[in-house]
Amino acid sequence: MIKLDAVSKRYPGSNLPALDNLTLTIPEGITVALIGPSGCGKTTTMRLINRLEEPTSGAVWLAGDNIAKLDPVTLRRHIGYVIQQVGLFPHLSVAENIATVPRLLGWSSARIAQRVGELLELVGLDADKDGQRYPASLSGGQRQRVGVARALAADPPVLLMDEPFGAIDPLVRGRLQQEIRQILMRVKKTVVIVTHDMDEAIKMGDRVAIMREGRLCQYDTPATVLSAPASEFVAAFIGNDSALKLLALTPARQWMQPATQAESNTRLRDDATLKDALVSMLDSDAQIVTFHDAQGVISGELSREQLFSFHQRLQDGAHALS
Ligand SMILES: Nc1ncnc2c1ncn2[C@@H]1O[C@H](COP(=O)(O)OP(=O)(O)OP(=O)(O)O)[C@@H](O)[C@H]1O
Repeated sequence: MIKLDAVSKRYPGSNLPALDNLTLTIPEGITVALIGPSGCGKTTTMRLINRLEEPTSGAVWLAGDNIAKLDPVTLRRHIGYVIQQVGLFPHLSVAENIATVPRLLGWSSARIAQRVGELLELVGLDADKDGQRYPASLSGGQRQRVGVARALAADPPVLLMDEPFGAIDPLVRGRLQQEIRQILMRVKKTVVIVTHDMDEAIKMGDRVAIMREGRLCQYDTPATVLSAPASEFVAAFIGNDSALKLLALTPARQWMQPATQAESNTRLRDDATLKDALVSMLDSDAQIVTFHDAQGVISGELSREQLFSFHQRLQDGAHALS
């Protein structure tokens, strides 16, 4: 667990505090997305957790320890850090980049080689071929995968990600976010991710922390933030398509009904979201979408009417679909 306890941060020469009495508790094993307008203190919050900055007042706790009492270098070895421009060493191969921290920790070559292989596979790269490549020959998305693998190398309990997808082509970004999210859920790390993008925050975060001028405006699950924004500011920040965003967060499996007909023209896997269902119904002008499992067995259906009624309820703010 990470706890920021009444933390304020004032940079020398600045009139306003970057953080103003911020208290935030991040339970173990979840991902929290920090979001808010430029200058609201997201990066400062993150840099306080790995002691790249020190609080002016208040304290940061990590697994029950006040981090001010820990050696910063040892602390950082327990915290993986992924940044926008990745910061891979250009003269080292992908495998050598990933091996940086294990090498510093004095692991044996055999253990390092095994770990590098596991991590390349985990992030969807080829252990033999891609391990030997150099950063300059990789795409932005591949570089970011290597950045994540490197941050996870020594299996740190905490991962900090500062706008990790900011430099990625928008076409690649959606898939990469989804894949990294799956990986983070699998490895069960405590993750703090800074982003400017509300879609990214709700896709990646188990909880979303919305900040403004160094303070916390709301700290909730994505579904609650979308369905019950705590203030006008949060509502404005989310934008006017919160109902659609909520549909995108909601698994169809949760709402589908027993199938009344053997088949419809519109079929989807039952791990689709309600937004997928809506899009495919509108695309094919269908009244019903049928869901099937991985084996192709029909598992349920949703009618256009049912879907629109959920959508309406969300738009009215009557319900969170969680
Ligand atoms: N090293 C520094 N010296 C002085 N002021 C700083 C320093 N770093 C940040 N600040 C100021 O502190 C405030 C918070 O900055 P921070 O980078 O934490 O915000 P942010 O929400 O991450 O912004 P962005 O989204 O633009 O990256 C801003 O007003 C910024 O100008």
